[in-house]
Amino acid sequence: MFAIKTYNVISNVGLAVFPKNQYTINGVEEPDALLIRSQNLHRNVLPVSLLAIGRAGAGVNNIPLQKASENGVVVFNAPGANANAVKELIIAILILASRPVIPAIAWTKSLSSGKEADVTLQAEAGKNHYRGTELAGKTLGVIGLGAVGSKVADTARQLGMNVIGYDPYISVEHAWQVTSDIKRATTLKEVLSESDFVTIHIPYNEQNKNLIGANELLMMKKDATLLNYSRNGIVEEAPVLAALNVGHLRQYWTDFASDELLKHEQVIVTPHLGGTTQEAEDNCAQMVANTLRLYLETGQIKDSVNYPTVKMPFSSPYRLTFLHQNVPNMLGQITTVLAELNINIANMINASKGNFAYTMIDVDAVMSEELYQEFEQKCLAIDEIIRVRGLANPVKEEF
Ligand SMILES: NC(=O)C1=CN([C@@H]2O[C@H](COP(=O)(O)OP(=O)(O)OC[C@H]3O[C@@H](n4cnc5c(N)ncnc54)[C@H](O)[C@@H]3O)[C@@H](O)[C@H]2O)C=CC1
Ligand SMILES: O=C(O)CCC(=O)C(=O)O
Repeated sequence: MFAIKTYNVISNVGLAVFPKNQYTINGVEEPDALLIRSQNLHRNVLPVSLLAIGRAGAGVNNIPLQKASENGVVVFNAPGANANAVKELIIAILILASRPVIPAIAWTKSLSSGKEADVTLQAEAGKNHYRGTELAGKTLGVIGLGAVGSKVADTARQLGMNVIGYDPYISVEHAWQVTSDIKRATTLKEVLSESDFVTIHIPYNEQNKNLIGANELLMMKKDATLLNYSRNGIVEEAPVLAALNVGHLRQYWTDFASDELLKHEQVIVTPHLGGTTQEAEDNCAQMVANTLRLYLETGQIKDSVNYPTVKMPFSSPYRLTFLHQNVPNMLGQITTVLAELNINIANMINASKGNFAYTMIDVDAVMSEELYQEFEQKCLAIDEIIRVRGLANPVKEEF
C-alpha cells in the first residue's frame, strides 16, 4: 500500500486515479507522496517516508526544491494542464480592461424607476459613460511563451491584436506552438515599450524575482495596462502603485492580493483564479496523480522539476532505483555492489538533471527482503547515493 496525503482542494477525478486496494488517501500512515496545489511547503519538515510531491498545477515556487532533491523526494508538476483556463481568464481580462462592462452592469442595476420604458431611456442616455475601446489593432506584449503564454499569444492574434512575445529560454516544443505572425522581442525593453497591454506568464524563481520594477515600468508606454497572473514576487508592488498614481500606468490586474494593492482603485485583484475551472482542476489532479503512480509503482520519472525524465519498460521481475548526486563513477560503484552480491543486471538506464541523477536497474530475479536490505545498506554507505528503492514488477498494468 502507498499512502497519499493531500493539501488544498484536489479534484475527485484526480483522487480516483489511485486504486483503493493499493492506496490510502489522508490516512494515519506517514505519507509516501503529497498531492498539493498552492500549499506552501517551505516551512514544512519533509517526512523521511516521503518519496514524491505532486503539484496539481504549474508553479512550484511553493515547494523547497533543493531540500526535496537532497532528501530524495521527486517533485512533479502538471505542465500545461491548466493553461487553457489561464488563457481564457487573460482574454476575459483584456476585454474587461478595454470595455467597462463591470461598472456598466452595476450602474444599469442601479436604475430603478419602476417603469420599464423609463429604465430603457435612462440606459440609452447614460451608456456613453461606458464607452470602451477594442482589442483589435492594439498591441499585446507576452512575457513568457510557455504553456500559458503561447496560448494567450495565439488567441490574441485571432482577436486581431498585434502580439509581441518575449521568451529567451523558450523550449522547442513551445516554440513550435507559437505562430509565425507573433513578433519575437529580443529584449524585455522591446516588449515593454511597444505594448498597450503586457501580460506575464513566467515562473517565480530567483532570476525572475522583481523582474518588473521601477525601471521596467518606465519602459512601458504611458497608459498601458499590466497583467500579472504568474506570481506576486515577479512584479514589485510599490513602483506599480507609484506608476498608477502619476498616471503612467492605466491599470494593474493581478491574481495575487496584498493589503496595499486592494486599497488602490486602478488595481483589480482576483483571488488566484487563473487555474480555477472544473476542467483545469480535473486535468491537473489527474495528470499528476498518474505521474505519481508511475513513479511509486514503477520508478519511472515523467514531468519532474528536480529529477530527470527516465522511462524504461518494466519487463524484469524486480527493479532497483537510485536517486544520487550527478558525479562520476556512480554506476561503477552501484554495479560493484551488485556484483559483490552476485546479482545479475537485465537492463539499466541513467540520466541526470543539474546536480542530481537517477539510475534504474532491472535484475532478473526478485530479491528477498534480506538480500534487498543488505544491498540497500551497502549502497547507502556510498556518500553520493541519496535513496534506493526495490520494486517488484506490478505486472497488473501496462505502464
Ligand atoms: N494564476 C494562476 O492560477 C496560474 C499561474 N501560473 C503561473 O504561470 C507560470 C507560467 O505557467 P506555464 O506557462 O504553464 O509555464 P511554462 O513552464 O510552460 O512556461 C513558462 C515560460 O516562461 C519562460 N521564461 C522563464 N523566465 C523568463 C523570463 N525572465 N522572461 C521571459 N520568459 C521567461 C520559460 O522559458 C517558459 O517558456 C507558472 O510558473 C505559474 O507561476 C500558472 C498556472 C495558473
Ligand atoms: O489553483 C491552483 O492550484 C493554482 C494554479 C497555479 O497558480 C499554478 O498552476 O501555478
